Amino acid sequence: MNILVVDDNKCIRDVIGAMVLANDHQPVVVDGYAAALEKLRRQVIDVILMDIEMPEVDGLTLTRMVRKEFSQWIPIIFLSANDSARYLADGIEAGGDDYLTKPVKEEILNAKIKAMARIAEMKHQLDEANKKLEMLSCLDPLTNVLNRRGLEQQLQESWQKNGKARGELSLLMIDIDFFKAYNDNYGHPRGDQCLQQVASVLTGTLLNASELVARYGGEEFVMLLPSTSLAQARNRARNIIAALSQAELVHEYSDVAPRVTVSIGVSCSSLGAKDHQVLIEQADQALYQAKRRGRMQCVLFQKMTQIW
Ligand SMILES: Nc1nc2c(ncn2[C@@H]2O[C@H](COP(=O)(O)OP(=O)(O)OP(=O)(O)O)[C@@H](O)[C@H]2O)c(=O)[nH]1
Repeated sequence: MNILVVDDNKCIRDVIGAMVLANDHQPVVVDGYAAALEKLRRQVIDVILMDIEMPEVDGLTLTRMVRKEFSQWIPIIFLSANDSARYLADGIEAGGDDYLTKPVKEEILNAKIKAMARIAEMKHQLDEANKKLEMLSCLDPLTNVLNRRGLEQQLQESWQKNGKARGELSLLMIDIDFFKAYNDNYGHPRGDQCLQQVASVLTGTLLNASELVARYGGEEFVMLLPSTSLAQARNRARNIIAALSQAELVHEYSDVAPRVTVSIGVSCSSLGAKDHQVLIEQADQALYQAKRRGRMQCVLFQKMTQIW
């Protein structure tokens, strides 16, 4: 483990550093707050051993600075010659985790480092599990693409990024045609399979990691296309219709073709949407037009021009 030792006294730094090394850890020794913050920004530190009485910035203030700047929790053990209860309480209040009085006994120091490292590891595992849960809560379990919640988060992010970059963000609302008839005639399990196949065809048309597919609802998908103009989005919609045609997913009960087809509504930030919700609404309105005009086609918002 990398143990950061912060103490303005060279003698104490050397002694503590030697103890850390003797217990098979790597000491990272610094003389004050500036060097400590610099090390924390540049390398992985597992535990901090910190003097309280230091010139310029004392240990309590430095602890507050560390807790404010670094979101990941790193255990902090104070080392102080002062053994008053007030000092200990102030240290914990500032964000420290334990307190040792100097001179420090090597065995005790090593045991405290071990205990803190154990808690830090448990915290790390918990954070990882939470991240995984958060990711799962954004995925549609049937198709494995993002669900509506995941889309909402990504869309918000992309909208903000796009605004800053003054780029064009396009969105396709994609709906399977006559899916009720598919379900009614082939049964729900095959309907589920069809949704998975359509999701896979859609995902196969993505061009880079910034683009994404999400399941918006029942048989409705959204494709988010950052850095894509309206004209480019129209071509992407055409490609999707062609890709599905090539996939030849049989649908004998559709009125438009003997295979699974989709209708697509296209919107783009260049058409004046004031926020990401409006971008969705515009694509939805365009989709409605595509359905009304006979399905298996895409329609651009505003101009409502049939292009397929
Ligand atoms: N198998 C399956 N079916 C679903 C799921 N979610 C929604 N559906 C079905 O999707 C169908 C949607 O039907 P409609 O909204 O009438 O749409 P449609 O028949 O595709 O008609 P158009 O969109 O106008 O072409 C309904 O039969 C729903 O039961 C799902 O998770 N699995």
